[in-house]
This record gives sequence, C-alpha cells and structure tokens, in this order.
Amino acid sequence: MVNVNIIFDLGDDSMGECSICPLSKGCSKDKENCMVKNNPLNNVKKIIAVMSGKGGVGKSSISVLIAKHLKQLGYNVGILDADITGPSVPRLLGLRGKRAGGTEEMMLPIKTFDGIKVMSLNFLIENEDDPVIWRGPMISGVVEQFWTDVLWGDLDYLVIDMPPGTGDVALTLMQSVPINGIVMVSVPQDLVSMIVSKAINMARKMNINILGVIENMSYIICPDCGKKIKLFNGENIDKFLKEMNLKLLGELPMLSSISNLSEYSYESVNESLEWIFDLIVKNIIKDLEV
Ligand SMILES: Nc1ncnc2c1ncn2[C@@H]1O[C@H](COP(=O)(O)OP(=O)(O)OP(=O)(O)O)[C@@H](O)[C@H]1O
Repeated sequence: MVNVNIIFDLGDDSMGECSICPLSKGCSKDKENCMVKNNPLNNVKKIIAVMSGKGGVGKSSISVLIAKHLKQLGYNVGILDADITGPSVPRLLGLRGKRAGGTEEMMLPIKTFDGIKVMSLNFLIENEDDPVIWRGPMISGVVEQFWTDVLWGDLDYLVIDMPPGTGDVALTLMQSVPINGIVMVSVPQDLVSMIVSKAINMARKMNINILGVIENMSYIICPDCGKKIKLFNGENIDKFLKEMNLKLLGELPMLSSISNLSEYSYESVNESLEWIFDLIVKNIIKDLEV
C-alpha cells in the first residue's frame, strides 16, 4: 500500500518569501494573490518545466536528457518527477527500487551516480507496481510538497517532469511552483493538434514563458546511409509554430538508445544526440538568463 505518511508539514507561512523565489527577477505576479511557496532551506535558481499535451510523447525521457546535459555543463541539477500516476524518471535514471529518507520536516532526494538530485513518488511507496489511486487534490498536494518539503539545497536548475495534459495537477504546479519557463514536447503528427494548443494556451494564461517546442520522434536515421528520413511533412508544423509565435528548440530522432536510456550512460547514448541537446540546452540557458 502507498505510505501516505509522506505528508510533512512545515506549518510555516514564511515559505512565501519573494527574496528566495526563482521568479524574483522580473516577476509579474500580484503579491497578494501569489500562491507560490518557497522554502527558505532551499536555494533553487531556475525551474524548467517539461510539458506535453498528452502522454507517451517522450516528456520524461526529454526531462532526463535535459537534466543530464545541464549536469554535464557543470550545473547543480535536480529533477522533480511530478508525473505521480505514471512516474518513469527513476527507471530512466537507473534508480528503480531506491527509497527516499527524510527528517521530521524534510524529504531527502535520491542522488544519481553523477550527482543529480531526484524526487519521485516511486521513492516513497513500498511497491512501485502499486497503482496510485488518489483523487486529484491529493496528487496535487504531493507534487506541491515535492517543491516545498524536499531538501533540494543549492540548485542551478530544477527540471520538472510535468504530468501529461492540462489537468488539475498541472494547474497546481503552475500556480504554486515558481516555474521560469516551459519546454513543450510533442510528436510531429500531434504538433499542430488542438491538444498541444490547449497546453500552450494554458501556460500562457498562467503567464509562464514557453521556451520552445521539442519535436520528438521527428525522424529516423537510415542504418545504411545515415540519411535523415522524415515520416511527416513539416510544412504545417512550421506554419503552426509561426502562428503560435513559438520557437522550435530541436528535433529528436527515434533512437533505440533513447528508448533504453537507463542502460546507457548519457555520454554513450549517441554522439549526434549530445550535439542536439547541446544546442537545445544552451538555448534554454540563454533564454532563462534574459
Ligand atoms: N526519440 C525516441 N526514440 C525512441 N523511443 C523513444 C523516444 N522518445 C521516447 N521514447 C520512448 O517512448 C516511450 C514514452 O516516453 P516517455 O516515458 O519519455 O514519454 P512521456 O511523455 O513522459 O510518457 P508519460 O506521459 O506516459 O509518462 C518510452 O518507452 C520511451 O523510451
């Protein structure tokens, strides 16, 4: 059974401090109505949320690859797995079966071999195959606590693997966590769809900057000649991005090394993938600095 004793309560209103908020520079929130809580024990400089209109498009894999690349560039990085009903970050990072500890007041994240701090519901339940049969408010409460009650310490970047879609939990995260920017993930056949537009419009209504779109499973690479083979016509996509005023951060191929991410070290995944992520991540860093 799920251990619901994970609910720690700092019971302290001092968490709303603006001075330690990752949004402090250029924040447009009205202080009276701001629902963001910041824990004074943490010092997180920037928060990147990875979002998608629907599940299964590669959001978790891309969250992990962005975090790994940031780490490789020398930053202190954490990953908050907010996909409570389908947490896949522990598996992708080879952390299956790990259990998070804690003190009376704080939960301690698990660290990967290369020092990325990770929190996921799977670290807190007895058996990771057990389904999480919770109603929306309970799930929203847990993801909020992953922000307020986890001892993240000093982080340059916290990457949030958002739950798929535009539901309750995504809304709670956008209201209570000071997200600096969103990376939208889609697959080419869905990119111009109403589902992606909904996710984009939701982020915009919540006044959160969309850093750009990553088109996943965009092409395959011919094993014989190395040629890029696009499975879908890109014309509509270009038009859609232009109309939505969105930047294409990158296109990722279908690669078996992405689907078996946990079995590879990042460095050995694929040379061209590392190159693609270098461009994506440096673009994100630049945008967040502005
Ligand atoms: N570029 C890719 N090439 C090959 N396989 C991929 C690629 N991107 C993702 N996958 C595979 O597709 C599946 C879904 O990916 P992932 O779990 O990252 O998606 P997700 O959007 O987070 O899904 P969910 O919302 O259901 O958690 C996984 O099995 C993953 O390994």
